[in-house]
Amino acid sequence: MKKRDEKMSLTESELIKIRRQLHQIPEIGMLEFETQAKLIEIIRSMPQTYFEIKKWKTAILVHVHGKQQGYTVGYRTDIDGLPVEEQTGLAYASRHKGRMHACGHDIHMTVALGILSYFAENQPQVNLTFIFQPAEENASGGKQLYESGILGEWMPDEIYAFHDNPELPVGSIGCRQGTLFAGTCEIHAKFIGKSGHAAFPHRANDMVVAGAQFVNQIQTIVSRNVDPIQAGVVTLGHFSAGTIGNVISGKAQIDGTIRALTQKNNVLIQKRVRKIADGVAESFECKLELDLHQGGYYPVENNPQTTAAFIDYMKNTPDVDFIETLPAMTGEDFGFLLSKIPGTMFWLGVESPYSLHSEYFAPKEGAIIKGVNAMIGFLKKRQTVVGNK
Ligand SMILES: CC(=O)N[C@@H](CCC[C@H](N)C(=O)O)C(=O)O
Repeated sequence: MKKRDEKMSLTESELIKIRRQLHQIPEIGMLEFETQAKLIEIIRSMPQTYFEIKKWKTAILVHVHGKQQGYTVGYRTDIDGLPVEEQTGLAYASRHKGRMHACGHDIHMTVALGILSYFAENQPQVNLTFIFQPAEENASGGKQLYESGILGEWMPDEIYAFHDNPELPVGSIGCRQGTLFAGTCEIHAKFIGKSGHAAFPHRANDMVVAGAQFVNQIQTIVSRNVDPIQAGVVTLGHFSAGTIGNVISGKAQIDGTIRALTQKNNVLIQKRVRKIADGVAESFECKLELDLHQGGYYPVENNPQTTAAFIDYMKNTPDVDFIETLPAMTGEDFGFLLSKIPGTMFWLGVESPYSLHSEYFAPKEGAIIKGVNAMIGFLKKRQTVVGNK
């Protein structure tokens, strides 16, 4: 790696070593205890002249005191893994059975540590708050952390975060004005009828048939209710009912997710899902337990000012390959933080033939140093602007 004029504590090879250590210990959201301990160990190994640390549940906050007070720039990484059994065959594959960093949060954490290590050595102009946030995948960790009040005096005035992107070239930065990611909402539907013998359907209340109606009718929402110029997704990824062919099932459990690029459309789709589920329950004379859970997964809406500054920097920096991207139907609870604090989310290209959440997902590690350098450069430039406000 090229030597900088200023001091930089973590080198590219150290960062890759850290990423591999984090990759081996993926944990489900709100249970990231080993990850938190590892992160604390690495953060404590940096010079602590300028920063303070706070813990909240499995989260870590690091506040770097700037040369001048009065403005704080935030940087957020998520730290949780997924319930996926890794199949990459990598020497440093997950040591936690049935758990994997299949969404690349190990890369996110490592880039955050790289940026922090630089500002631990080189005091920033304005304050920086680094947020190592739990449960991006499952429990709106960002929303929970924000609502806990733990940020207190360290509350950022503006905030940045990225997600890795296997479809973009390694180290490239993708971003756009407006909506980057969809708002999501989890669907959990349980239809409860009456089980019975396959030969006597009239004495039972078959929930395979009721559930199948729900699955089919749901398909009309995007085609019939959402404005075709806009976009929406309703995916039901899980349907379980029954045990064997000659027993009528008295229960069907169906789970899925809603995706829309505006909150208005997300709410519209939620209303239609509820109406259809109620209608199926009514017509099949069965019970329905329906949970539509959005949590903090609002659309990720980039702020016009911070995003203009971000895109301008990335476009005009020779070392950065900047790509203007389209919105994506992935979700992120950073959408919640962006609904409270102006800021920008972007993609970091990690070039992998396998998608996010795949058991074969293997991001290219060359992206780490590119992400670290791009963000250090941007934050240094940004501080000269916001420091003069
Ligand atoms: C980046 C990414 O893959 N995020 C997840 C967020 C999940 C939100 C929530 N649990 C849901 O399923 O609605 C995604 O699946 O897009």
